[in-house]
Amino acid sequence: MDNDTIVAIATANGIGSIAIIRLSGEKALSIAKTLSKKDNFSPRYATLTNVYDKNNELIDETIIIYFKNPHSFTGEDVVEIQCHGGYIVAQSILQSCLDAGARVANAGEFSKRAFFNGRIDLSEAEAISQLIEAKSEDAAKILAKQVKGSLKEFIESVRDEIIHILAYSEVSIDYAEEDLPEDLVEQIKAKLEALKKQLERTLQASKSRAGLMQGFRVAIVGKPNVGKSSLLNGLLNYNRAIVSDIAGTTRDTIEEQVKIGTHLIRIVDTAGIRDASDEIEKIGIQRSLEAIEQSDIVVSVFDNSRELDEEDKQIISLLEETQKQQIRIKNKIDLETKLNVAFDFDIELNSKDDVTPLIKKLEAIMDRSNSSEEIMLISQRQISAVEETMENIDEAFYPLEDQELEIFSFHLNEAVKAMASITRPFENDEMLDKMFGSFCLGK
Ligand SMILES: Nc1nc2c(c(=O)[nH]1)N(C=O)[C@@H](CNc1ccc(C(=O)N[C@@H](CCC(=O)O)C(=O)O)cc1)CN2
Ligand SMILES: Nc1nc2c(ncn2[C@@H]2O[C@H](COP(=O)(O)OP(=O)(O)OP(=O)(O)O)[C@@H](O)[C@H]2O)c(=O)[nH]1
Ligand SMILES: [K+]
Ligand SMILES: [Mg+2]
Repeated sequence: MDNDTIVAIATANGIGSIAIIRLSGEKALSIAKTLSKKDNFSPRYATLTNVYDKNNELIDETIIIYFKNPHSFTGEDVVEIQCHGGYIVAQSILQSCLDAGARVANAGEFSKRAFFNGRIDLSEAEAISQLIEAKSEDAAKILAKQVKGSLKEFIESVRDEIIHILAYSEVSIDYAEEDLPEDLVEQIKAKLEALKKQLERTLQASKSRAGLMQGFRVAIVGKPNVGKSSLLNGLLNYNRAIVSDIAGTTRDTIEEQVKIGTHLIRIVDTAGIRDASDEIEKIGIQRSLEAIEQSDIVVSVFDNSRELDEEDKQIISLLEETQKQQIRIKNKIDLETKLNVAFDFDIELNSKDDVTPLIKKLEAIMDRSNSSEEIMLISQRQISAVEETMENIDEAFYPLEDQELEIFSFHLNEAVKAMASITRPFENDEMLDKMFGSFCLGK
């Protein structure tokens, strides 16, 4: 790591009442002094002061807070300059910081420094990064706990348990001529089994809650003219998509974000699925199939005022193949019933009038996916690490049986390494660059 003093605008880009410029590194305090022409700043006091550019022109009246190392977010000297918001002032102050010797921070560089200075571990860093983009209140609650170390504690307890088991075997390798006693082998096996079960539970809970963390995707499908776009408009509460009595009105997929209950979800309205001869419509149908693939919840719509036909049947067989959560809707119930199907509908609607039943159902499905399991892995990186840990535990069983303790130790060591990579990896700069590189600027 270098000794540069880094600077970034930490607040969102756009019009807002205030903005924060954050500096970290050896020169942070001297830069604050230069910009403000003040002799000193008391650590952790908010100081109201003017800030000037290199030509001594007033930029803004600001509040500056100095955090003396190591008592700061990064562990280095940190200065925060709180100025008026908008596009110009914060940029001018940033430029003045550069003129005074700072350089622009890379994405995630503040968090990276906090990590290298031992202020946070990787699981906490990932939680900070995801908290900013949380897609539901439940997700935010889990992440807030992880920012304070809840995942770290779990990972470290698992790691310690493996190390404990490893110690038995290492002692035998180093000091004993004999094999491990049979009852000890059984005890170790039981412990490893229990660990595996616990990790498996964590993995399953994490995967089933992926929608909660990443935001649910909901696809609306059905044959042409059943009222899919009317449904989308109802969910959004404004006329986003064109609705008409012409079959094939929606040609492309339409994607919109909306808040339902405590969840921020993406809804995808698709072109009606049917056997199309029209080339453009064929592409639209392909997109509908993709939308189903990419969704967490599939809402299928059928027209109550028409008899079931071949196109409906095609859709039904398509839905039978998918493993996704589903909601089946009988639409246009204000019209005379002609639809005759074998399966039960989840909801009956008049999508032009009121889609509240669908909103309630979606909310129930999304809330349900928030299992009571406390521990949750929040990135593919963490999931892969746990999977690697489990594989190595698996591979440790046979050599343990056969009293090949060196091979047994090797696999448990690998398991410890994989586990540690979630919080504090032994090596691997490349992985760190990749991880912090995906952070927001200014984080
Ligand atoms: N203005 C501001 N708000 C912010 C942050 C920030 O960096 N600046 N944060 C950034 O993500 C979050 C808060 N997290 C923080 C964590 C530690 C320290 C810190 O300075 N810790 C020192 C001093 C502790 C103390 O004074 O009690 C330490 O732990 O030694 C600051 C912010 C959210 N709000
Ligand atoms: N009576 C009645 N008409 C409806 C209802 N929902 C939709 N419609 C009408 O059905 C027609 C088709 O609605 P759309 O929302 O465009 O249907 P769509 O499934 O998006 O159609 P495509 O995009 O062409 O596949 C329009 O004339 C709507 O006004 C309903 O609940 N009752
Ligand atoms: K239509
Ligand atoms: Mg449509």
